[in-house]
Amino acid sequence: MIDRLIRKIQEKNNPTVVGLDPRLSFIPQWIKDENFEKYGKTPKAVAEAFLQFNKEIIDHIHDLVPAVKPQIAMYEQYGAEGVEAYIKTIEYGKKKGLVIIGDIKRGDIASTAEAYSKGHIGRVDIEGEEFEIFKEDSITINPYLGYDSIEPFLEDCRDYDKGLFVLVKTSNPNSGQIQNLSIEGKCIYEIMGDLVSQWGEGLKGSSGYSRIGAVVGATHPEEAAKLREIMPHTYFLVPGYGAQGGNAEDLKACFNRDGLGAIINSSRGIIGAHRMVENKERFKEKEFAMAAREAALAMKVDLQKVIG
Ligand SMILES: O=c1ccn([C@@H]2O[C@H](COP(=O)(O)O)[C@@H](O)[C@H]2O)c(=O)[nH]1
Repeated sequence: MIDRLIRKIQEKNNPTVVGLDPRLSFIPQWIKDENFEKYGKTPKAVAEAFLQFNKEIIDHIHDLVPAVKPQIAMYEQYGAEGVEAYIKTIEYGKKKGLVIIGDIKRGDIASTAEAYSKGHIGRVDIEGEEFEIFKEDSITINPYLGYDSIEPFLEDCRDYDKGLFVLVKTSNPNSGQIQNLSIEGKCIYEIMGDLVSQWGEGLKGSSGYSRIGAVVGATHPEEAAKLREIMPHTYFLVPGYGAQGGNAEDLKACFNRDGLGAIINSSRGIIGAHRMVENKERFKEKEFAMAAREAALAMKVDLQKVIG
């Protein structure tokens, strides 16, 4: 998976992942009206509207970016129909050649982690018949239960050539409350960086990067620089650019000298571009996906400043 992601990044000359975090307030009125008319003001209508919205965004960005990152929470809140829209979004993105990073942030004891892993990146077995359920290429996981909670995911990564991005230093303002606590001279995020690096050691692709990546927030460039040193063979998934205030300068530390090593996420900054004050006059509601394309292009140009 990691080699395929890198190949796509190089093909598109763009280390961007577009976050598919739809919210009702982002959905143009005509899409909402169409679906409310068919299904009433119900979770089914919202799920269908999300899918329609995502498909149009994907149609407008798939030639520009290597990957999309659907955020499962946005879909799950609408129950079974929301989850169905999440799965159908993944299927559509794959059909368009995109790498799918499912932002699911799972973490539990081993026996439960095994079920999460089988459902998302492995296979479920029904009396001898195997099924692939969610079909992401890679997922995010929360490592703070320790190695036994990670092991089932590592096995499926090995068996099915999938990937993980493990939370190491998150982008939120209070991430330091726990992640920057120091133990015997090392911060928790550094200790976690070491562990993730070790867990990924046996799972390197031909690129030399491991299938086991790390989530490192764009909003904490000093910590990112330390982690880059600790984890030279680990790919970073970097949220926090754009809507959370991270900028191109902050991202420098996330990349290796080879210009690889990081894929930068923007969700609201791209899929919500049509709602930005400066764009409201320039794009009609019908043109929301064109606004997203323009934002993705601007991000690509911005990132070139960092990786050259
Ligand atoms: O540390 C983290 C880990 C995950 N996220 C997720 O990334 C996107 C960010 O969305 P923006 O609209 O670009 O801010 C969202 O899905 C978060 O849950 C993160 O922000 N920070």
